[in-house]
Amino acid sequence: MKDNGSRSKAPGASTPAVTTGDSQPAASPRVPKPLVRIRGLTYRRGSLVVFEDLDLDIQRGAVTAVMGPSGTGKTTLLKLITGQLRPDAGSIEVDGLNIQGLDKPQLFKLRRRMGMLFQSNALLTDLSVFDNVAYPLREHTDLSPSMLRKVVLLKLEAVGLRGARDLMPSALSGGMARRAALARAIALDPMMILYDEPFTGQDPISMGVLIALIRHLNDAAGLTSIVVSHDVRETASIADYLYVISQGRIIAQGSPAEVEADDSEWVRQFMGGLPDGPVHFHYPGPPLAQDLLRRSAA
Ligand SMILES: Nc1ncnc2c1ncn2[C@@H]1O[C@H](COP(=O)(O)OP(=O)(O)OP(=O)(O)O)[C@@H](O)[C@H]1O
Repeated sequence: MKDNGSRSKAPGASTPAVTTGDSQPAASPRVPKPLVRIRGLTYRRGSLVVFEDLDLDIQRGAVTAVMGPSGTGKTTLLKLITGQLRPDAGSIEVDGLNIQGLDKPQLFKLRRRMGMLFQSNALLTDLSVFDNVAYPLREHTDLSPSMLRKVVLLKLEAVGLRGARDLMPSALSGGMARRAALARAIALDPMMILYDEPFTGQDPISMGVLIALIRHLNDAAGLTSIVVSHDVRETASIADYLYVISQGRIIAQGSPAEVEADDSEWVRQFMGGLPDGPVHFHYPGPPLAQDLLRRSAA
């Protein structure tokens, strides 16, 4: 996919800036330092180049959505930001720390400040909702039992599940389980929360609840949120800034309105969910008529 040279704006900048899809506008004193700053990121899986020379910023206090077709590297990006994977080239700074330079204890300390709601974030099935949320607090803090109880109840209140605290995970609906996992993800008061496909498998009502919750938690708790999702419209509705990535590069970025207005064919196909376009519905092959008129059996 060639770069479409889409219009873009420095995330968090107060006035639009015109750049190519590859480059970031020069730092301005009015733009606060991003919480996550990625420069020249290259990451390969064997012979597959997942990212090549990628620059990307996540602004503090914002909800940033990362979108793109399946297999384009969205989950990989989150794993690189959390230090679960190491880049082949380039730098990833989180809150001013270059994560490649951190030793394991430093990395674990930093990770405790990042809440993660990954698709596979299963609740511990033998523990009640309360104990699932209490788990990271028991592991990583010295809170007294009465203080711990208060913190857990406040986290559960924030996701609307205080009344469900004694239920076991098997008694929760899919949406409730996702919210309980979210309460656990915010138990340690992270500076940032990373959502990987948070709406997968949710009915429209649960999805609406989760969407509102992501925005509300971000603003009420002063978080920074990164949301990776295929649900273009819903995610765009709560995002301050969008990145659309494809084949290792950013092909569009900006506010939802700016990306919506991007008239490149690729972005139109992706944002509109069109079955055909630059990303083809048909696997490459000869024309249908030619295939049908062929005499051979195969
Ligand atoms: N453990 C692995 N070993 C080899 N290749 C991998 C591995 N994990 C991911 N990949 C490859 O890296 C690329 C990016 O994968 P990734 O899961 O980050 O994409 P994604 O955009 O999150 O996809 P989806 O939207 O379907 O979840 C894909 O081509 C995938 O096949």
